[in-house]
Amino acid sequence: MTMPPVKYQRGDMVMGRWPGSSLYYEVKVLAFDSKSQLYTVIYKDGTELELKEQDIKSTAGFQPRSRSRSRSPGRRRSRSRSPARTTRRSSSRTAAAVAAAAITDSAVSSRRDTRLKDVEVMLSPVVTYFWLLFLPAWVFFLVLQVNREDPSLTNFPPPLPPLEAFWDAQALGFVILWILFQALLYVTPVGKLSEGMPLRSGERLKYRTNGDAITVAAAVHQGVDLTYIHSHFLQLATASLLISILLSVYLYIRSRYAAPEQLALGGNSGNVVYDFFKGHELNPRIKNFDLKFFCEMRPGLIGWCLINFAMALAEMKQHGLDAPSNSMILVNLFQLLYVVDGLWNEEAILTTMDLMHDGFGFMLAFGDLVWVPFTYTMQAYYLVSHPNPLSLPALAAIVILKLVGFYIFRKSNSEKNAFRRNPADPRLSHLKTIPTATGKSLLVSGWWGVVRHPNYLGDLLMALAWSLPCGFSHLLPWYYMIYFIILLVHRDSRDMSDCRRKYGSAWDEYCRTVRYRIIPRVY
Ligand SMILES: NC(=O)C1=CN([C@@H]2O[C@H](COP(=O)(O)OP(=O)(O)OC[C@H]3O[C@@H](n4cnc5c(N)ncnc54)[C@H](OP(=O)(O)O)[C@@H]3O)[C@@H](O)[C@H]2O)C=CC1
Ligand SMILES: CC(C)=CCC[C@@H](C)[C@H]1CC=C2C3=C(CC[C@@]21C)[C@@]1(C)CC[C@H](O)C(C)(C)[C@@H]1CC3
Repeated sequence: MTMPPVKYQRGDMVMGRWPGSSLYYEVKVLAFDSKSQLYTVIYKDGTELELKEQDIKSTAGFQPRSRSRSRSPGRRRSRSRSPARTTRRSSSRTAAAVAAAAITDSAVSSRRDTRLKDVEVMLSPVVTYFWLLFLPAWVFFLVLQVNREDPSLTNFPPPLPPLEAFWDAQALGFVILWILFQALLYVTPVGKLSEGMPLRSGERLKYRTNGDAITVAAAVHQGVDLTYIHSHFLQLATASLLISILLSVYLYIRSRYAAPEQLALGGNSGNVVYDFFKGHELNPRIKNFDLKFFCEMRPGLIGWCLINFAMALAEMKQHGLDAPSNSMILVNLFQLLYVVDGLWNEEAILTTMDLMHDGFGFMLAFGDLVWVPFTYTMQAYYLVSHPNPLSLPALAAIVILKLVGFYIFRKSNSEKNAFRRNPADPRLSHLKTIPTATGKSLLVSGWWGVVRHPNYLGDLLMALAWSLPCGFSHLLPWYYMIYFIILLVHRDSRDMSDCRRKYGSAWDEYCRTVRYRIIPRVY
């Protein structure tokens, strides 16, 4: 069989489509691989990609659509309908970097998929089994340990209660009711419709963002003895775990039938356990009901506040108090502020990594329905049986810390969200930006010029303010702080490799200008 002639030759200057967009940039052909039928091309900013022939046009025959007024690609909008079939080439990257990068790449190619599969399968078996078992076990460990008179880690392990103690059908009923109640509120046609960020297919999904604090008030229904939540915490955690497992099984099965453009790039290794854990469908929806958005923003997040409130009532009951302790009030108010802010700015979540890139599988379902409500409430749970009175200066210092953290968190998140939604927003015109070859720009002054993740800095300061009211007698109430440092450092490095891959030399320039990742002059 004769091979078709190679259309473009080494050294040719042609127009290459940028992955995931309909924008073409001038590129130089470096090589052609007859096996994969891919051209290796280099963009002017030094980014090397592999493109299919259909994503290349000759400069002579190329008809620019309408020329953008601005020369900066950052002011242009990508309006892609179908993803470009491309692969980023990176000979110098290590296997680990390729793995991290590959899992959330926004460009697809058969060759890249093969590489992704190899990496996923390599990482999957042992590590995934470990996380699948460890994460639920850790939740139960925390719940059992924190309830002990002496919850210090030297007093490890907590006695294992009989298996029946984990199960209560009524608790399962309450969890189901709670989720249904939240679902009902979610489908209530109140609140504005927001558009998510463009998907690989170019489509923008609509989300109803009616984050209403009334939900919390409604749930905290008068006359209901909420201390049930404290006394049945273990059983409620088991019930939520069961629901998250069932949900993940459903998500795994439906992802096998989903159209390719609805899939995230991870969670497709062929290893059932890994894919079940990681999740493959990006935004699974039942009609307009977005399962990922709902789970991330509603039952667990609002449940977190409900549980905290129940802990305050349990503290009053246990110690015969007329009002909760100062420490308990601080923990409740601080975390309530965090959740209400999250709900209030619900649409900001549409530009976060989880919503934009990650598939919805066990990791997120469990994270949303079990991890958040049953481990983020550790401080309040701890305070019920381990009171820690606060002096007025200590209280004032903690409040100031929380407010500073909140200010940094909110301002930086809002700045990025506003910029991503409308880069031409006149309120942001004073900010310096770096254009990138993708058409998006990077903020290089304002909050995002201080460190590369100012939002993480604010979040960490707030986490510190949540643990301080519990004092220093035990490590357990500091668990969230420790976990959060690990989570954010990991997310930062994952985001770094994603952005380096997406933005090439523009990202390197950003990193040279903004040298620190999270804490100025420290990290
Ligand atoms: N309480 C909790 O358990 C958790 C809280 N969080 C919080 O959620 C929030 C969202 O976090 P997360 O999704 O991890 O990350 P970010 O909201 O920081 O999103 C990172 C993305 O922002 C964009 N970006 C990065 N730098 C710039 C820049 N200079 N200019 C413009 N855009 C830039 C890039 O996306 P692109 O360029 O593609 O738009 C990048 O991928 C944070 O406040 C975090 O603290 C997160 C995890 C857990
Ligand atoms: C170990 C394990 C199972 C990890 C799963 C991680 C998830 C618990 C978190 C991933 C990103 C999250 C975010 C929030 C909650 C925790 C998870 C789901 C968030 C909704 C909390 C409220 C904030 O205001 C937020 C909206 C910025 C935030 C978004 C990310």
